[in-house]
This record gives sequence, structure tokens and C-alpha cells, in this order.
Amino acid sequence: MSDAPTPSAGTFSDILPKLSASEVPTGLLPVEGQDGVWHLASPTKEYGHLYPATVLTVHHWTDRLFSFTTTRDPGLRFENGQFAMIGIEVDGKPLLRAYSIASPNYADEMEFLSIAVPEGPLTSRLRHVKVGDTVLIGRKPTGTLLLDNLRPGRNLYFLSTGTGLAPFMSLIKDPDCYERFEHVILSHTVRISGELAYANHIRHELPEHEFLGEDVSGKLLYYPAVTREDFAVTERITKLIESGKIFTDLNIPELDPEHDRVMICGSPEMLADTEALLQARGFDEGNMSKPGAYVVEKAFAER
Ligand SMILES: Cc1cc2nc3c(=O)[nH]c(=O)nc-3n(C[C@H](O)[C@H](O)[C@H](O)COP(=O)(O)OP(=O)(O)OC[C@H]3O[C@@H](n4cnc5c(N)ncnc54)[C@H](O)[C@@H]3O)c2cc1C
Repeated sequence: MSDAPTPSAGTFSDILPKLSASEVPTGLLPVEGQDGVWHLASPTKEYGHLYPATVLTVHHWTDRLFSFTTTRDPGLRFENGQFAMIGIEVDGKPLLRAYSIASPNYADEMEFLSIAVPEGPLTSRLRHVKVGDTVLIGRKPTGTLLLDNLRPGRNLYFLSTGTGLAPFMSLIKDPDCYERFEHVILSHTVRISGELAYANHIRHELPEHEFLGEDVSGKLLYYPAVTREDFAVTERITKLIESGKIFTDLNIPELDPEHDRVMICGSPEMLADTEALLQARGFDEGNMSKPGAYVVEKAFAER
């Protein structure tokens, strides 16, 4: 705090524009005083590998699941499907976790979909995030869920559970998906229907999108499943593939390593089961040096 620039005060809307102004040193955080007045405080040092982003919107899907958008540093580059380290400053140090970027790489804003773990060091705090708060975002996104890590093919499957949907929210807005594949199948499995984040957006808004609408309407097949409530589909993805139900429901051919490509992002258990199923069917894993028939990313790690 000692080498902090002198805080300036005002209403939040006075201060917000200054955050992106070049004369404001990086690391300034908007902090609301007890009097309801916002201050540009600087509790942070400068973290060269992180930029302070201002939260623009917050949406709570359930008490355990929320999403938020933030400002984007103009210098931040990433590929659709990648994750970044994000977090907040706690006791003068950044507390960071890996987060998939849910927005596409051409968007002006960043979007994240987050779990709220009651005792989780980051998310027990982050779940209270409000418009105008600051989160720290890593400048070097990375990850394996890249279109270039897959060989060309016929149908592209995005298989997700829980917050594993996030990287695919970015990818289903990538026009390259629709250029490279005949169909893009987005499977999202959750425990309760309230956790089907973005369902309405995928079903009703994306098909009307000015630029993506035609591709989405013609090629994107959304396949939600809910395991702990009554729902049209209630089984896990491995069962749905083994029984063939997903293919019958969507009227598409069975998974075939010759033709189809798969990206998986989910719980450690879902990843293990799905990878085993794919490997048994002859799918090979792709990576940066050698594209394959499938790629995998953890939605979270067990600690
Ligand atoms: C490559 C990668 C990408 C990730 N992307 C996201 C993302 O987009 N959104 C997101 O919310 N999290 C994501 N995570 C998990 C994230 O890094 C944190 O674990 C999560 O934010 C919880 O942080 P925490 O400090 O509160 O608790 P942690 O101490 O990190 O986790 C505590 C426990 O909570 C459970 N848990 C953690 N994350 C999740 C989750 N997402 N879903 C269900 N259970 C979970 C696990 O059992 C874990 O052991 C990702 C992790 C990895 C490795």
C-alpha cells in the first residue's frame, strides 16, 4: 500500500473510464468506500503477467454456478478453446486458478463461467464479484482444445460436463468450426437443469446471430442432459454413445475415428471414462505437434 498512487475519489462512473486511460498506472482497483463512494485504490503491486480487468456483468445460474464478463486488455491474444489464469488479490498476493475463456477471441469482452465451491479459496470469494470489481487475468492463455490439434473430419463433437462447457462456448462462436466440419455437436451434461448454463442463448439467440446465425442454425446440434432430475435425456455421455441414443436422437452417423473429431472437457471421472471409450474405438489423441482424432482438457483438478 505504501507506494500506492494517491487514490482519487468520485462516483464509479467517474472512475471507470479512467481505468483504461493510459495515464492511469496499471494495478488500480476500484474500491467502494463505506460511504458508497468509489475510490481508485491501489492495493496491488504491478503484476506483469496479469492485467486488472473490470467486471462488466455478472449472472448467477444457480447458487453454485455463475458467469461474468470483464474488460479485455487490447494486447491480450488467445485462441478459441484456451484457458487463462484468473483471480483476485488476497492479502497482497494474487490468488489464481485456471479458467477456460468462454468468449470468442474476436470479442471485446472476456467471459468466464465459474463454479462456486463453498470452501474454495478462490471461488468462495469470487462468487461475490460485482459489476465494477477487478479481477486479474493472465496474459498468456494456453490449452489443448484447439481446432488445429484435430485432423480434418466430418462431424466435430464437443463433450462437456459442468463448467467444462466454457471452452466450447468460445468454440461454437468460431466460424472455422463450421467451415471445417459438417456438424458441430455440443453435449452438455449437468446434475440439475438449472446448471444448463447458456441453454437459452444457444437455442434461441445464437441461431439469430447476425454473422453466425446461418452456420449455427444449419450445423450446430445442442444436446443437453440432466442426470439428477427428470429431463428429456438423463444419462451420462458414455452411456449415450454406447447405446447409440445420441446418434439416433440427432440423426447422425455413429462415432467413427476415420471421420469424426472429439473435444472433451469435464470432471476427471468423465474424462477418464470418455477417453477410455474413444481409445477403445480407435481414436488417437492430438496435440500441438501432431493433430489427432480427439483432444482433452480438465474442467477442474481434484485437490
Ligand atoms: C485447465 C483448467 C480449466 C479450468 N476452467 C474452469 C472454468 O472455466 N470454470 C471453473 O469454474 N473452474 C475451472 N477450473 C477449475 C478452477 O481452476 C478452480 O479449481 C475453481 O475455480 C475452484 O477454485 P477454488 O480455489 O475455489 O477451489 P479449488 O481449491 O481450486 O477446488 C476445490 C475443489 O472444488 C472442486 N472443483 C473445482 N473446480 C470445479 C469445477 N469447475 N466444477 C466442479 N467442481 C470443481 C474440486 O473437487 C476441487 O478439488 C479449471 C481448471 C483447469 C485445470
